[in-house]
Amino acid sequence: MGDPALRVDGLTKAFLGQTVISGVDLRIAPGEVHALLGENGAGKSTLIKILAGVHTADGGRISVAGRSLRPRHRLADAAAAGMRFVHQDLGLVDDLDVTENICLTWDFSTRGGLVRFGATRRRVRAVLDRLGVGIDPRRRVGDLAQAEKVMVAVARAFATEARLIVLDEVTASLPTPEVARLRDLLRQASRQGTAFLFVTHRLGEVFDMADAVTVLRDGRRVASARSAEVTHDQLVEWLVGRYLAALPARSGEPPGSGGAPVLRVDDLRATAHHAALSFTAGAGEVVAFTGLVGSGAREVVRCIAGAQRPPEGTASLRGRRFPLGDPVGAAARGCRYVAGDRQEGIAPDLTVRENLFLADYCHGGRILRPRRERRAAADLIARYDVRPGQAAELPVVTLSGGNQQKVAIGRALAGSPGLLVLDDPTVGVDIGARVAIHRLIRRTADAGVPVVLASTDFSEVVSEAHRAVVMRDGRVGAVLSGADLTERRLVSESYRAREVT
Ligand SMILES: Nc1ncnc2c1ncn2[C@@H]1O[C@H](COP(=O)(O)OP(=O)(O)OP(=O)(O)O)[C@@H](O)[C@H]1O
Repeated sequence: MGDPALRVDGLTKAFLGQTVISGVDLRIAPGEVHALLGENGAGKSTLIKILAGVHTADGGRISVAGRSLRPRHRLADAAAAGMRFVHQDLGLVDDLDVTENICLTWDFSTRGGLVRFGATRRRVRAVLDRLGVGIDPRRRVGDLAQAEKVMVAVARAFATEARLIVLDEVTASLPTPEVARLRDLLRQASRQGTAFLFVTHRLGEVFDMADAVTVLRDGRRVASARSAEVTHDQLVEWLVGRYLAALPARSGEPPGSGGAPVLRVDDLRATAHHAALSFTAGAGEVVAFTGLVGSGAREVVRCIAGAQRPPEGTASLRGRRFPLGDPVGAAARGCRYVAGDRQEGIAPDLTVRENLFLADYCHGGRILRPRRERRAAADLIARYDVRPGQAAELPVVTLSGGNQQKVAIGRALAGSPGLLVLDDPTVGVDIGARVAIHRLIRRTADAGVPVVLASTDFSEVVSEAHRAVVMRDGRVGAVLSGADLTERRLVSESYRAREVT
C-alpha cells in the first residue's frame, strides 16, 4: 500500500500552559473519508488549525502523501503538500458566480494576459461533472441553496489537485437529505483518490458518510476504527467516556392538549417571498418548523422572536396581543430566544458570567449581588456542562464553539419564560449537551410553556416536537404529528417541493 494521504504522529499543543492536544496520532488512506468526532472543546478545531498552519504544534510530526511538513509550517506549506480546508463559513463570495468563486483559488484560463471566460467556464464545468454536481457554473453563489454552496466549496478544493480536503463542521446546519447529496459528492471525489477528514457532531454521518472514524477526548485520541466495525453505543462511550442514556421517547400529547391555544399567530408572512401562514401552540406544546435550507422555516421563528420584521401578521399570547418582529416587545411578554447564529446570541468580548446575565430577566427581576451572581453563574456552568468548568471569568470568545452555544442556551432558559423560541439550538453542540438541552426544553414545555422551534435536524424534530410544520419555498408543505411524524416523512415532505417546482 502507498503512503497515507495524512499521517500525524504524537501531535501536542498547549495554550497558556494548558494542554489541549496530547500525543495525537492519525492515519488517513488515499481516497478515505474519515470522520473526526469529539465533545465540545475536545481539540478538533485546534488539530485542524495545526494542520492548516494557523497554530504551531509544540511537538509531533505531520506528513501528507509521504512528504513531511517542516515544523512551524505555514498555510502555504499545507497547500503545497495538497491539503485544502473548507471552514464552516465556506469562504465563498455571494456576488460572484460559481466559476469565479472556483477560480479565486484556481487559475483562470488566459491568453495574452486576458481571461478566457468561455474556456474557464468549460474547465469549471468539467470539474463539476467529474464530481457529479449538476450546478450551472454561471449561477450566482448567493442564489444557491446552502447544500449547493457546500458543494461549490468542496469542488473548489477538489479542483486544485487536493490530496486531503478537511471539512470543519460544514454539515452542521444541513438537513438530512442535503447531507445525502454531499455524501454522494464525497464518494465521487474519493473514488478519484482524494481523501477527506470531516468534523461532525452527528453520529449518523459516521455510518452514512465515513469509511473510518477517530474520536478525541480532552485532547487525546481515544480510538480510531472502521465505521463498519463500530456501533452507535460504542461511539458514544468513546466520546463521553461513559454510557449516556438517550432521553426516553416523548409522550405523544403535550400537557395542555385539549385546552385553548396559548400562542396564536395569524396570517404571518415572514418575508415578501413567504405565503401567509397561521398556527397555534398550546400549553407545553413544541411546534417545530423544518425543511430544507432556504425553505423559509427559520424566518418564521425569527419573526416571532423579533429577530426580523415580517411584512404582515398578528399574534397573541395568552389572549393578549403579542408583537411580531419586535425583540424588545417580545421579551417584555416573556419570550426567550436562542438565535441560530451564534454571533447573534453572545457578546464575544464579555465574560461567560456577563453573558449569562446580560438580560435582566435572568435575574428574575431581582438585583443580584456580585457574590450571588458568581454562584448563579457557577450553577449554570455546571448544569450545562460548559467547559472549562472554571470558565465564569473568561471572555466567551476563548471557549470552543459548542461551549459558546451552551452559554447562549443557558441565558435563554434561566428565569421562567412565557414562550420559548429556538433556532437550531443544538447545531455544533456535542451529544452530552444535546441531551441536556433537550431535557431542558422538555422541562420548560412540561411547565406549560409553548415552544416554537426551527430545526434542520430531522431526528431532533421527531424526538422533541409534538407537531412539525414542513416548509417548502416559503409556504407550509405539510403538518405532521403523532405516528406520521417520522424522519422518513420529513425527508419526503421536504423534497416534494423540489419535485413539484
Ligand atoms: N486561541 C486559544 N487560546 C486559548 N485556548 C484556546 C484557544 N483555542 C482553543 N482553545 C481551547 O482549546 C480547547 C480545545 O478547543 P477546540 O476549539 O479545538 O475544541 P473543539 O473540539 O473544536 O470544540 P467544538 O466542538 O466546540 O468546536 C478548548 O478548551 C478551548 O477553550
